[in-house]
Amino acid sequence: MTAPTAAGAAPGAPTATAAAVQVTGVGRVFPGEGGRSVTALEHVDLTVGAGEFVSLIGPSGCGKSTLLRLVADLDEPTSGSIAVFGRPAREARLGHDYGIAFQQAGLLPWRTVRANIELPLSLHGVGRGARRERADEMLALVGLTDFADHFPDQLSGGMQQRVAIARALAERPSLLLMDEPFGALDEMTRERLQSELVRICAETQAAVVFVTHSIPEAVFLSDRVVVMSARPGRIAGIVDVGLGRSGSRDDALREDEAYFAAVTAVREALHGGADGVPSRGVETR
Ligand SMILES: Nc1ncnc2c1ncn2[C@@H]1O[C@H](COP(=O)(O)OP(=O)(O)OP(=O)(O)O)[C@@H](O)[C@H]1O
Repeated sequence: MTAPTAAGAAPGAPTATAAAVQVTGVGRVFPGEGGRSVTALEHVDLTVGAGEFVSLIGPSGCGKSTLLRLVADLDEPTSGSIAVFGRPAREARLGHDYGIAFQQAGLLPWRTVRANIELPLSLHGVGRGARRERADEMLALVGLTDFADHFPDQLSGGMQQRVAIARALAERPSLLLMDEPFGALDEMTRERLQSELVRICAETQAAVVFVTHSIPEAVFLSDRVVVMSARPGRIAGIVDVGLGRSGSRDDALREDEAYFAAVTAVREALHGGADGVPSRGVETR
């Protein structure tokens, strides 16, 4: 899928001027046992610009996944509204404006790795040759060329997650929604995929909303890091990472003083100060 353009856009189609994601006054209350409800999100306002990389970080249970699911139209807010490229989340989902890679890889067990990656392309009428070519590129990108004809249950959890990432990226979506996609990977693979992700995003101009528990990961990847507070989830602060466009970043950045300074800024925003006590569910290494 290409970046949205205003020229010749069909009515209701995404426009170049609209933010990738606009969250306005969103709340989500889940009904709980014995009539006790759970307020997962409260008064959340967030704008993600076209092409911007934004991470969500915060203590376990603060509503990061809930917010991502609302943007993906996998759930509905109790209050407020969500627009994706200027149109309601439902329309954006039906218009395939975004790719998703969530914690559970969500692969179809009866399809091979290659067929899983090709699935969104075939659903959108991409021809066989072009599908194959793109799947080959994606397989190489995630280091699974030799596993193209395997089935998901023949792969490790980390490998399955890499297939899910390849599938989400196959269409070069204008928006990627990612919920801890690298959480199950070993550190070396994780860093390699982080670098690949920033490169791909620069290449495709995709905006990304990325949920993670890792402060360094959030800093390496993001233009801005959104820090959420413990339940009910609210935005406690937003750190402008200030390390240049995320697409121009490479591994040398991980040794850079500006990078360490940004990691410290996010850590302090998470703890509401420099007391250095990690919140539950947040990795500081
Ligand atoms: N379908 C649901 N029904 C009831 N409660 C829910 C549901 N989904 C989420 N919650 C509750 O909403 C709160 C936020 O959950 P969510 O999964 O969004 O948090 P999170 O920040 O992504 O957590 P983690 O970092 O542990 O993955 C939690 O208290 C959770 O129990």
